[in-house]
Amino acid sequence: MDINAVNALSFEDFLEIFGNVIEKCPIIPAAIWIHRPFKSLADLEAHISDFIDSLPEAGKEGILRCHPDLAGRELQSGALTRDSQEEQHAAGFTDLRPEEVSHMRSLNSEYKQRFGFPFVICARLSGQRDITRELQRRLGEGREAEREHAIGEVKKICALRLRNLVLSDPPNKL
Ligand SMILES: NC(=O)NC1=NC(=O)NC1=O
Repeated sequence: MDINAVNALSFEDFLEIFGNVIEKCPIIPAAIWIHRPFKSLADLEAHISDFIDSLPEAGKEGILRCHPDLAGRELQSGALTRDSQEEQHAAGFTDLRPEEVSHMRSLNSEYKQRFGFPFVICARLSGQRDITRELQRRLGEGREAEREHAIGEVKKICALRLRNLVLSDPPNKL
């Protein structure tokens, strides 16, 4: 699907396709739809990024809280969105040993206790070992810096989800 096809979508179809580019935050694509026609995929991405940057701290932390923990309850109970399931699988979180799951659980809750929002990272860009190390490193950051860093990771997740949606040809296209 090219950017012209994206621009031709009705609001409903746009939301149907792009509603989860930011995990469980359809308000964000819903809000930026008004800016079409988008010049390019990068332009669409920039409008999403600008909208997120315009939010107050509470809004940014709300976005972070909409993200499921890595190797968390949603993964164990099969309650992840398809996007998150694929991302967590790609990073190796779907086949951890029990002791690795409980290690991630305690790191995630330590992080959440310290910052008040969950640890978020673009899982597709690193493997599970690097991510665990990165979580431990980021535990030492300040809250402000950590919120901005986490929002940066949300934008990376969004960029990969957008590419996956826009650049992948529909399967039935020869
Ligand atoms: N807490 C998280 O970082 N969650 C996730 N990162 C991803 O890339 N996919 C997720 O579900």
